[in-house]
Amino acid sequence: MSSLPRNREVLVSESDANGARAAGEFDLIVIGGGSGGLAGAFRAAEHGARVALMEPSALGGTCVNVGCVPKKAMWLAAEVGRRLAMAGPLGFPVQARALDWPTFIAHRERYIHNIHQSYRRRIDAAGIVHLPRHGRLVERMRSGGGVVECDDGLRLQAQRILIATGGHALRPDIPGAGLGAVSDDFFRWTAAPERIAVVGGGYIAVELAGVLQQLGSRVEMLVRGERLLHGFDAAIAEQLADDYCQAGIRLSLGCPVAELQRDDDGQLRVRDGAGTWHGPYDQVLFATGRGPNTHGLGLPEVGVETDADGHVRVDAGHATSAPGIHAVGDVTADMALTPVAIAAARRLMSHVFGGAADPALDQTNVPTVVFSHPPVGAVGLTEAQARERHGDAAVRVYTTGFRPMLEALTDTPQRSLFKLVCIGEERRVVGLHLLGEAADEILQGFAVALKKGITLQDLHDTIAIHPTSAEEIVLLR
Ligand SMILES: Cc1cc2nc3c(=O)[nH]c(=O)nc-3n(C[C@H](O)[C@H](O)[C@H](O)COP(=O)(O)OP(=O)(O)OC[C@H]3O[C@@H](n4cnc5c(N)ncnc54)[C@H](O)[C@@H]3O)c2cc1C
Ligand SMILES: NC(=O)c1ccc[n+]([C@@H]2O[C@H](COP(=O)([O-])OP(=O)(O)OC[C@H]3O[C@@H](n4cnc5c(N)ncnc54)[C@H](O)[C@@H]3O)[C@@H](O)[C@H]2O)c1
Repeated sequence: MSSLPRNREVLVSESDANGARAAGEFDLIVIGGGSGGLAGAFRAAEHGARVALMEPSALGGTCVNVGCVPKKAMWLAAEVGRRLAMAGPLGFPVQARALDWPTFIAHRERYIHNIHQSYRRRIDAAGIVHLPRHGRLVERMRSGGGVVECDDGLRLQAQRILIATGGHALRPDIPGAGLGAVSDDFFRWTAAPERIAVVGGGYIAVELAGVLQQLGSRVEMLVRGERLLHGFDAAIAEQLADDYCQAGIRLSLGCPVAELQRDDDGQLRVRDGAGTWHGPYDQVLFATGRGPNTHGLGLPEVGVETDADGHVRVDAGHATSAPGIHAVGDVTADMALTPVAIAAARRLMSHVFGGAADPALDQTNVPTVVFSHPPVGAVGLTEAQARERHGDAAVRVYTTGFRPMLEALTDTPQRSLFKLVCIGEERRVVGLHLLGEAADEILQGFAVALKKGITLQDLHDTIAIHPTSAEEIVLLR
């Protein structure tokens, strides 16, 4: 793309990488080549749309480069380490050693490189024009859509624009916050810090604290609230907190951070809201939420409204307040999950360019997994949500706690906790909450069943697969 003309108020020159598309308007401009943007671009191109995609950084966005993919790779490494430690007691003549990060990182980065290459091939095959540039909305067109300007002055126009610029990590507004790291930095580390404080109690804090602890760091979690994983079932979060403490993580709940300082010897300390100093640490990692990437996008100029948190406001069909301008993914207030961004983008593009009837995405009963050690899986209502929505009398809860076979064989204390939430006389399943070995893989199939409205009797009518952890769900009573 280096042959693109600079500072021209044109669309794309004949010399662009997909020359067949010549100069002229596009049908769709996608701003952001992450999970949502790429899915939207591919689906629109499948329907014959002429698509331009602006992405100045690595293709795949957060998920592929500094999110799901490298995180899952680290989680898998930590799980292999856990199993190595179990192999000795089982009789294998192996000794668990510390992970050699550079070797592992080479594998992780090769995996990511292959994803980039696959995206490049697919972009070329689909005839999508990829511009490695930042985009900014500069003009709205009366017919819908508008004009997008690249950071080098190049202007493109289309009747449809998809904003898919994702989000970024937020740091608390406290003195010394700049001394701490965020998840993007974590993926650049080449060794485990010896002592680390992880600030936060949500997805990223729980996942990265777990990985680091398994890989040999001494981890302290400084959690502002009174529990981990707000929004997940309380019993599961409590059991996970116990597991983390048992594994050696120091958990400080009800501990808001007020200040960070670096000592003369280079070590970091954290002052909490009550004035107590914690540390010293080699690293402090903030996992304190994410905010949308809307800065400098030109949203006010073209009449795209945002909410109080800065997310692009969209309706159920992902239309913004400006005709022909749409948004999906983390830049909106949708659940910040890759499959949600992808599903929203595909559905929208099938509607806009493929004639599909309804662009609205059903965002109820979205299954989700936290890659903790052991993992947490959840779909549907928590017990508290079910009681609030349906009343105590209607709610029945079925719970089982057990030690998976491998843990029992190796005398490892880690237990599993599975919880089913049902409502009404027919015991319709409205929530499933799993903590334990393989919860991440078990959940998907049960999420389909829950979405289809199954009852407890349907579970009982299904023959169990023995011996597995999953069978515990169909045997719950
Ligand atoms: C550490 C971490 C772990 C995660 N793990 C999981 C997980 O296991 N499972 C899961 O489902 N989700 C996970 N997520 C969330 C998931 O990564 C996001 O929900 C998903 O990436 C959102 O996709 P998106 O397309 O909205 O944005 P992104 O993937 O962030 O893509 C946005 C893209 O837009 C580009 N961009 C920004 N501004 C501009 C501009 N002006 N012009 C052009 N391009 C621009 C950016 O460079 C970026 O590439 C994780 C997130 C993090 C941070
Ligand atoms: N496995 C997955 O699917 C996965 C993994 C990682 C991230 N994600 C997505 O990314 C999103 C962002 O993750 P996250 O962990 O950053 O956000 P989060 O909303 O899950 O958790 C943020 C945490 O930071 C705390 N916090 C916020 N401000 C604070 C402050 N000033 N001081 C101290 N604590 C503060 C909150 O109380 C909360 O515990 C998630 O909501 C999720 O949608 C998904």
